[in-house]
Amino acid sequence: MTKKVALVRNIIIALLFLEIIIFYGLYGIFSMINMLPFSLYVTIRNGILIALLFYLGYVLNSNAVSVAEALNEDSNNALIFGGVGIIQYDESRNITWISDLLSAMGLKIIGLKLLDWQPTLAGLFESDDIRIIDVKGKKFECYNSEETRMIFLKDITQYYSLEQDYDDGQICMAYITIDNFDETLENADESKAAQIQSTSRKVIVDWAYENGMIIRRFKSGGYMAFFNERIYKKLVEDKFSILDEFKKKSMELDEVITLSIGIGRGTRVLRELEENATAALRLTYSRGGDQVVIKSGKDNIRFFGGTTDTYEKSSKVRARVIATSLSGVIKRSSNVFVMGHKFSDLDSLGGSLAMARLVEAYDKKVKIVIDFNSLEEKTRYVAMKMREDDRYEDLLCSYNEALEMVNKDSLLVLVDHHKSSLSIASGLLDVVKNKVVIDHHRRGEDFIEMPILTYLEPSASSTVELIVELCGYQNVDVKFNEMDATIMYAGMLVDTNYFKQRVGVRTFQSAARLKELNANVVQAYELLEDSFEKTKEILDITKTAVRYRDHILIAHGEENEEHQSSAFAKASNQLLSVQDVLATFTVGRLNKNTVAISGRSSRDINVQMIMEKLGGGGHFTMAACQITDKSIDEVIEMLHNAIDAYFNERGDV
Ligand SMILES: Nc1ncnc2c1ncn2[C@@H]1O[C@H](COP(=O)(O)O[C@H]2[C@@H](O)[C@H](n3cnc4c(N)ncnc43)O[C@@H]2COP(=O)(O)O)[C@@H](O)[C@H]1O
Ligand SMILES: [Mn+2]
Repeated sequence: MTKKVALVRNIIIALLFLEIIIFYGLYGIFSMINMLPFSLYVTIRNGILIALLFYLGYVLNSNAVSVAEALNEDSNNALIFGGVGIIQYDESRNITWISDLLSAMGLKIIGLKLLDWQPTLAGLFESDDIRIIDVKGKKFECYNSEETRMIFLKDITQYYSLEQDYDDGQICMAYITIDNFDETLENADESKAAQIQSTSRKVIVDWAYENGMIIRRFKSGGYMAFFNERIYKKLVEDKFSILDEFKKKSMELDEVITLSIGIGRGTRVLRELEENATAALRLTYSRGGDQVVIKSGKDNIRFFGGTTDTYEKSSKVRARVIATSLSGVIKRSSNVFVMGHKFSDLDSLGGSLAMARLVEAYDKKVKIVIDFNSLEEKTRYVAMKMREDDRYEDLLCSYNEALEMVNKDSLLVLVDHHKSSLSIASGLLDVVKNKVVIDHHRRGEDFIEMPILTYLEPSASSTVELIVELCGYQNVDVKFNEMDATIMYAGMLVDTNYFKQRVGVRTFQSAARLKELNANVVQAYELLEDSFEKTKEILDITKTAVRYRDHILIAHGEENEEHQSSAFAKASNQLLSVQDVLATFTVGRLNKNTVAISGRSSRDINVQMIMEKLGGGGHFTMAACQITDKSIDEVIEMLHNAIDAYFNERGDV
């Protein structure tokens, strides 16, 4: 019974009572003896009416009877034939009646609470129109009529399994390539090379056959595979254990080869499938390989693996090719702007300086775009020194000054980042058509639009390392003064945590080159020294460190204290030298609205993947994120969840 009907009923009952009272009142007050029969008559009549009204309410309330009665045999048969069941419930959502279709299935649910029987139906009382539930192995689509307190259930078992079959039959495509394959073969003798080729091929092909895929080799160390969604789901369930299996075999061979797999799915257009697989494979490479990337549509990307850091490639061919293309691009440009990332650190500034000197070697006008309000503390000190020094006169410029110098042939070189949101002046990206990206970060989902040249080398320690190497492949002499070389050296120190992390042969080759160019190493270390106050600030943070899981330390700043992000980076760096610790995280407030996390790790834990779960990024062993409008405690909670999710995905609970 609706509330309105109940209200009307109650008013009528009240009026009927009032009438009885009035009659007895007249009889009592005026002692009108002849009013007695009338009063008795009104009492009996109104008593009957009130009883009738209560009964009507009961009937309306328990319209179970009326539904059951309303359904004659024909309509009941029609409902059964159409696979439609009905459940009726009362005000407290207790099941009061079920239709024949459901009774025939042997359901004994009358008297049960609807949501105890099927908790997922709760959605029907919130915002959902339709819910699909399982009842005794059948699938039912449910619709709720709250007005009549009835749930209508439509048997969609057949349709559902057809739909499932259709979805499971959709085609997926994968490119599977072996990282570091050619370089490994080049350095192996004939018999070892044969062993590497046959073992790697066997692992991949066996895996494909075991999973029912079609596989074909299309180049040395490169395969193409086709399979359906059913197989894809199995591979996801198995978390692509092929990555670990392959690594195990590679270790037995005493080699460092891993797999990169790009999967395209989610479309019936074969060309799009191939495009998705290609884009996914490219993303795998730029994130350092040893992982599976799945691209299902425009935005839908999933990652698996990535549990080893990028191996340094022994071939420098790519660097030479990029160096040549870069010189061509510079020569064709009228003038060049070099721009690092917001809150520039010494790698960003050092990399910008290196690139500016490379451009000058081609007698082209060059400017480093800088924002003095967006510099890390040490970098700010260095930038101020540069501003006062004649050798840097005319080299630095602001965003507004740059805008005045832009023309159609200008070139913009982005260093140490590839996301427009991280650029010192993202507005410049809109006005300069020709862009080059030189970065050592793993590629994230965001990437600036259509650069004419991209050099993304996640295996490099720093941007400085990359550009020093590129300078070595130019046909012209790139000149650096002592201060340039010292700033660049300091940039390498920052990004390698003083040559403790992410270092390879090429890192030391670039560092040695800077020494040849008269980098003042002692001064570079001094540039990074902290004041006593700063040291205490970082110590205050590190002393809050607590263990999380077995080998992780988490430290944090105070809620009411703001710090620079480098303070969190330094705290995490320091904690990483604690025995048995494989990863460290420092959480603290950057400003009123933003809490940041700096993560550091040895090669065993991928902090980039953990930070990506919180909207950040970085590298395997060095990553960070920024979260707005949360307290430090809330962010620590989010960090715990992200770490747990990372280990769950690795199957390491
Ligand atoms: N939101 C993000 N998305 C993607 N990637 C991100 C995001 N936020 C940060 N990152 C990248 O993560 C790594 C680690 O960043 P970090 O802040 O923990 O460390 C950088 C600097 O804060 C730190 N640093 C700067 N100056 C000093 C110094 N004087 N001493 C010690 N440490 C310092 O060094 C890190 C420099 O990293 P770089 O930008 O790669 O050169 C980082 O890659 C972020 O880009
Ligand atoms: Mn860097």
